[in-house]
Amino acid sequence: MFAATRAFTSIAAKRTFSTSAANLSKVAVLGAAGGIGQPLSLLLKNNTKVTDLSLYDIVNSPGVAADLSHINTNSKVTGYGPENDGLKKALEGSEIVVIPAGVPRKPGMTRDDLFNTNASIVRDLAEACAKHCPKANFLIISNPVNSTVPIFAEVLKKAGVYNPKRLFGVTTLDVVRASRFVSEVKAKDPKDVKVTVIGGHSGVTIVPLLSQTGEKFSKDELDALTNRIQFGGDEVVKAKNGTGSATLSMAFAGARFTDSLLDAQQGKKGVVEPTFVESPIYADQGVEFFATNVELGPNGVEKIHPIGETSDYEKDLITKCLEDLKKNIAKGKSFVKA
Ligand SMILES: NC(=O)c1ccc[n+]([C@@H]2O[C@H](COP(=O)([O-])OP(=O)(O)OC[C@H]3O[C@@H](n4cnc5c(N)ncnc54)[C@H](O)[C@@H]3O)[C@@H](O)[C@H]2O)c1
Ligand SMILES: O=C(O)C[C@H](O)C(=O)O
Repeated sequence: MFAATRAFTSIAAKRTFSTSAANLSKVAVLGAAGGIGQPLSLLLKNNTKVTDLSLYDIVNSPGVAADLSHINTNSKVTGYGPENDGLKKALEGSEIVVIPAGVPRKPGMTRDDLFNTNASIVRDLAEACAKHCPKANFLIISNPVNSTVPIFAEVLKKAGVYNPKRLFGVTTLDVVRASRFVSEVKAKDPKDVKVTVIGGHSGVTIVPLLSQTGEKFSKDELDALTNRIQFGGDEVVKAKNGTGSATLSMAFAGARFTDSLLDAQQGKKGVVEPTFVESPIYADQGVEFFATNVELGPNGVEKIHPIGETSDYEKDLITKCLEDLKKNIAKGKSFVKA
C-alpha cells in the first residue's frame, strides 16, 4: 500500500513539469517472455514513469503479465500473443517500444551468426510498428544490433515513417560492463567510473575510450580491459554453457536506457546515454549508424556528442571498428532492399 502511494505521488510530481507527460507512459516490450524480456518487464513494472506496460511475445506473455500485474505499482500490465490482433493491440498508443525478441547466441557463435533468424523477426516487428505506432521511440536490443537497427530503419523508410531521432540500438550494456570492469581494476565504486564506449555492439566494433576516464592504465591493463569490454558478451555466453547469453545485466541496461528516455521525454534536461543511432560522425566514410554519447530529449535524439580526444591506441581501434561496422550495416540494409 505504501509503495503504491509513493509510486503515485512520484508520477504526479514528475508531471508537474510537462503537460504532455500523461501521454508518454505506455511502454511495449516485444519478446517479453524471454530471458531479457521478463526481468526487463519486471524493472519497467517497478518504474513509476510507466503507467501502461504492454507485453507481447509469440508465447507465454499473458502468464508473465498476470504475474507482474500483482505488483503494487501504479501501472497496468497487459499481455498479448499473436492471436486476436495481439501485436496491434500491444503497439497502439505506445510511446516506447523495447525489442528483445529473437534468438540468443550459443558458445562458438558470433552475433552475426544470429542474422539469419533475427533479421526477419526484427523486420516483421518493424513492419507492425510502422503500421500501429509509427511515432514511437524504438529501442532495439535484438542481435546483431549493428544490422538489426539498419533493418528497422529501412522498413520504416519503406513505410514513409522513418524518424532517425527515434530509433536507438541499445548499447548501454557495453557501458555498464566497461564501468564495472574498470572499477574492479582500479578498486573504485563503479558509480564513480564513467567510460564512454563508441562504435557498434559486437567484438571489435565496440570501442571503449579508456583515455577519457581520467585513470592511468599500463599497456597490459589497456589490452586486457579493452578485450574484456569488447568480448564481455562471450564471457557470459561461455559461462551459460549453451543456455543463452546475457539476460539479467541486459535487462538492467535496457531498463536504464528506457528510464533515461522517459526522463527526457518528460522534460528532464541533460540526459545523456550511449546509443547506436543514425549519426553524421563517420557518415563521410559510409558508416551511417554509430554509437556515441547522445543527449536525449522530448523528440528523441537531441544532440549527438562528438567523440572528443582519443589516443593513438583508440584511433587504431576505431579504424578496425569502422571496417566491420560498415559491412554489418550494409548487410542489414540489403536484407530489406532485396
Ligand atoms: N543489445 C544487447 O546488448 C544485447 C544483450 C543481450 C542479448 N541481446 C539479444 O537479445 C535477444 C534476446 O535474447 P534473450 O536472451 O532474451 O533470448 P530468449 O530466447 O530468452 O528470448 C527471446 C524471446 O523472443 C521471443 N520471440 C521470438 N520471435 C518473436 C517474435 N516474432 N515476436 C515477439 N517475440 C518473439 C521468444 O518467444 C522469446 O520469448 C537476442 O537476439 C540476444 O542476442 C542483446
Ligand atoms: O553476447 C551476446 O550475444 C549478447 C549481448 O550482445 C551481450 O553483449 O551480452
